[in-house]
Amino acid sequence: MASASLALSTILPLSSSKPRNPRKPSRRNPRTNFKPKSKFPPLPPAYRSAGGEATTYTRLPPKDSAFDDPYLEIRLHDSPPALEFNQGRASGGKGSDFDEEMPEELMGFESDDGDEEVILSSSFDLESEGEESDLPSEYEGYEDLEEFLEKGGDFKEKGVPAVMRCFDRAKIYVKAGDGGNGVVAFRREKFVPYGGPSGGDGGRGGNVYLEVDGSMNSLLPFRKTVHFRAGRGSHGQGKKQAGAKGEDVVVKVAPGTVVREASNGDVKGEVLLELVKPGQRALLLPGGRGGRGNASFKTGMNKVPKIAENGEEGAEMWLDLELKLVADVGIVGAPNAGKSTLLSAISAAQPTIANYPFTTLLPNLGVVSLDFDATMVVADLPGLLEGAHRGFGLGHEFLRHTERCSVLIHVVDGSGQQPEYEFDAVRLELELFSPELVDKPYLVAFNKIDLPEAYEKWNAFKEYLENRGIHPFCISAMNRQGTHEVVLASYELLQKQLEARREVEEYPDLANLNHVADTVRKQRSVSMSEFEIIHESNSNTWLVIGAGIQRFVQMTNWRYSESLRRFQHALEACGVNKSLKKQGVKEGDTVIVGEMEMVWHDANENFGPSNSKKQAVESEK
Ligand SMILES: Nc1nc2c(ncn2[C@@H]2O[C@H](COP(=O)(O)OP(=O)(O)OP(=O)(O)O)[C@@H](O)[C@H]2O)c(=O)[nH]1
Ligand SMILES: [Mg+2]
Repeated sequence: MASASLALSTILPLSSSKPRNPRKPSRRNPRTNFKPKSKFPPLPPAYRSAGGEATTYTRLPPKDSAFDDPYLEIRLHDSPPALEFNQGRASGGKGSDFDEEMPEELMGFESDDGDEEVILSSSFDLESEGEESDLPSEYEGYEDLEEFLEKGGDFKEKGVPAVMRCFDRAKIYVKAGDGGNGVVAFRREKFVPYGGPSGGDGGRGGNVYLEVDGSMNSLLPFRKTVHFRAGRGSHGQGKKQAGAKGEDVVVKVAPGTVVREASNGDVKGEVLLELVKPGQRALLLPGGRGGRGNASFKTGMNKVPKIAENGEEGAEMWLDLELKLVADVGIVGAPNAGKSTLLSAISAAQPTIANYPFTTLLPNLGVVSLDFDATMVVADLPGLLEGAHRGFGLGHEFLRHTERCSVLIHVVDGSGQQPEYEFDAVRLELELFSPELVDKPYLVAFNKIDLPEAYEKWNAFKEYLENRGIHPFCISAMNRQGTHEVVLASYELLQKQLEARREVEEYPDLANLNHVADTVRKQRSVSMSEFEIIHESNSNTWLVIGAGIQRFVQMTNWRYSESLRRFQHALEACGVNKSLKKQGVKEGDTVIVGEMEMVWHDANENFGPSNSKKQAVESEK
């Protein structure tokens, strides 16, 4: 005997139950280029280089103070002047013929004040005493950049060209298709009286798949398309015809894509999948189940059911995609060191090579063949500046591509001012990015040995490294001198690494690619009797939270009067009414289940006297 009932008052979508938009951009991003006021005089002629001459853009501290503590901030005030390009023009350094050499991507960087400007170096003085701070207005109130960073200063990701930002990261929205609705229909045929219920079930919603497309090498396509929705199932029809299945959606990603749940604020989401091999396909979200038509509700007790279900809503989520290139060997080094030249010398790849820093904005891949069956994939990465971990230059975000590399080739510009310091600064940046990177086997290639200024520095450099147990190679990438030795040595290192990895099985295959879909299914099949009740005493509202019961509400088609009865029955059967009464629900209180808002009525006169009201009052006391 029912002693209480919930009367339907309104059906409203609850704004509070809607997930927050996870795309809301995080305001805290420490990878920004500061815009220093140009207080340096133009570069002396010694720094202006042309043709094949090399330039060092790494600003280095006095040796002793800087490297005692690897995390010590590198002081920049002893540095030579900054290179600053204003409106595509070099205000120091290279002279006006620079604009002709600038690639399109470098033009038109957005700067904080909207001018077109790119800052290629970070040489502003944070330490200058007695001088006014050079920090831009956003950083007012902070002593210096360091304090600003510590207090979680607010950076905008500017200065990094969009193409670079979008190349290896993307945020996408995926939604599985909703199931089609079931229908109420009855068979009407001549000579067949009382034909019985014949409403068909709705079709299943389309699934969302992720598939590795071997021909893709970046996540750039996601710049244009962010939302991926699978089709909804068709509704059922009369004559017991079930609806058609919704169309699946297949999201193609590049090999090496790591899929995470979208980040929540600063916290990175959990890694869901690592998609490495071309052709791999993962079922990410299963489509919603089709609603049942009235034919499915026929029972011995109810032979003419006038009830049908809505289709189940398809699951939805935001994903963070991150591309980590799948290369065996990564070439790292300061800007303009000759990394791309080396790649072009050892492989058939044709990366852009030019005598200015940051020619390479996106990593290039090349295949190096030593023999018929001995090949390795080599990645040439953008140049790395000291201070990159704070966003100087292009930042060091792209270094994640080296995480999957087994071996690194560190190219040092031999014609630079201080190759040893350049070497140390880049190593430090690698370490700051990830200590694991520093542990990777690497070899050092001292480049541009064909230039006299490099040749002069070779012996000192060699000695400096040999004292630390490193045996550098000297090469001229441009003339292909010594490059073969570098290839052979890196191949040897690679083989050793691969063997070691085979033993340890460092990268276990994520065997079940469909585990996300399995989890979604599991969550959805939760029993209706697993729920939680939350009481908001100030508004006399009771929230009933439980995946099973919320799904039941969502699939209930309130157009049919029998639905309400079935729902009341379900609430009683799974113990919601009982728990509510136990917790002291009162006449007129609001009860919310999923998107349904109802008013509680203590007793129904038709069902005879009830003591529930008394109980409620007592419990309130
Ligand atoms: N003389 C000489 N010049 C070289 C050599 N290797 C590279 N260069 C020159 O150095 C300049 C920079 O070469 P890139 O290969 O673009 O340097 P990179 O390290 O890829 O530079 P970014 O991509 O900007 O970081 C170009 O003008 C090359 O011609 C070399 O062995 N000898
Ligand atoms: Mg390059």
